[in-house]
Amino acid sequence: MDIRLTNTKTRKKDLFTPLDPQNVRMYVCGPTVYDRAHLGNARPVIVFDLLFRLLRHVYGEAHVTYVRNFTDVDDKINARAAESGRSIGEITEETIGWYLDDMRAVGALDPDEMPRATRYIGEMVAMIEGLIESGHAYAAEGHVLFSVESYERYGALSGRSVEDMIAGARVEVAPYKRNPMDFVLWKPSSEGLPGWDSPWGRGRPGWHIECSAMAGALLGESFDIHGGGNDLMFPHHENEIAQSACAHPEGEFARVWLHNEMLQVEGKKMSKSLGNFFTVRDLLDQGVPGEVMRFVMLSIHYRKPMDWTEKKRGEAEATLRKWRALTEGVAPGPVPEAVVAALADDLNSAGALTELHRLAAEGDAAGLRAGAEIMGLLTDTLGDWAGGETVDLSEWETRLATARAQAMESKDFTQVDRLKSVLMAAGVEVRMSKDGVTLLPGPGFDPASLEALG
Ligand SMILES: Nc1ncnc2c1ncn2[C@@H]1O[C@H](COP(=O)(O)OP(=O)(O)OP(=O)(O)O)[C@@H](O)[C@H]1O
Ligand SMILES: [Zn+2]
Repeated sequence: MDIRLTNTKTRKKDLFTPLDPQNVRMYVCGPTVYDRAHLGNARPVIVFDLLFRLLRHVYGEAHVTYVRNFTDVDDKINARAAESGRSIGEITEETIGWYLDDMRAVGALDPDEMPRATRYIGEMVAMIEGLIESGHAYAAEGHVLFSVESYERYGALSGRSVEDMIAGARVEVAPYKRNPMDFVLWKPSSEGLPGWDSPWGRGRPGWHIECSAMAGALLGESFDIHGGGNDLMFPHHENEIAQSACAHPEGEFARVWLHNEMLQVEGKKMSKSLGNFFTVRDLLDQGVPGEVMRFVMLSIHYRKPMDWTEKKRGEAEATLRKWRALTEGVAPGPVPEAVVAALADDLNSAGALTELHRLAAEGDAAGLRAGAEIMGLLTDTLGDWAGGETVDLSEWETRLATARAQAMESKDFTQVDRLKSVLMAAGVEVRMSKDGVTLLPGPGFDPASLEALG
């Protein structure tokens, strides 16, 4: 099965050919851990989990290595610790636990490696020393800065000139910088802030070098895929490339760059700084199953901006209820080719869901189950969400079938019509054929109202 992916670096949908099909390697930028993940943060997790599942399907589970880091040293974490009076370790530990719980709740498999930046300080220091030696970085006033002029291809990923980037970004001007675009590899830590001894005094790493060092340590100088949200393209990913390319001139760093578009709220990126966010945990607490969040995310292509709406939630929930009812107790068959083909076409998850709808309409429960599972839907780990709310419709089926049999005799269909309208009002799809009566939870199915009717 050929996989095609839109590579930000080439701006084309390219055929994906791994460096080593025995070990396909992917790195995705993970969270800075000081707060609950908002729904926007779940988007890259779900998108790259889908790619992880597709790669495992195509190359074999043992032949894919997925690394997603935790940034556990950052000024935002320090600020949170200072304002809450809690220790940094306590905050990062707690946030990592929340993150894993919430991402598992939306059906994401754990990556193979989840490195924490603070455990790779040695690798970062070594990389920075090498960059200074080769003339790509310089130390000044306890800081070490990367010299963007030393790397000719700086800006190539986002296709912008250094001038454009300066104009578009909030560049911190500092007396110790030779060029305002130069960025920090290492900075001094004052008393009370996390710090490590280094050739430049006690300090801590800049954010960008963390990913370069962890990706290099775990995946090597050249690997296959690097992912993240498109908000990270500049400066974070440009800087990762500059550092890694200069530190390892023989390597390619990441060959394919994938960027997911943003989850938006009224046209703006959902973000902590804008305050226009709700967390995955908020939704879970409101009774929105993680699987429903996942379904909504997958209903839009990852390169398109999207919104979370109540309407999408309702439709996703109704579809999943229907599919869960259809596939209950059914073992998955072979994964339908059409589903894999849609996913292999630049992760066309919306197309894959259309295929699942088709399988459901055809009554191919084993195919539906297998196709859904490769997308991380209808899996057993996500199975309890319908929990207390599932209603056994078989009793209603019997009642309706009995009423119909009597009506055939008496030619009085009042009771049948009454039952039908009650069921339809509760959002149940009623199918009556000569072979019998089938009831399925339809869009807007409300089990509570049905129960109330007894
Ligand atoms: N609204 C969003 N939609 C999709 N992805 C997002 C959104 N906001 C952040 N991300 C992604 O979430 C991941 C974690 O990023 P990070 O922890 O830096 O969040 P963040 O950017 O600090 O969030 P915020 O912008 O709200 O402060 C990154 O891959 C980032 O691209
Ligand atoms: Zn990164």
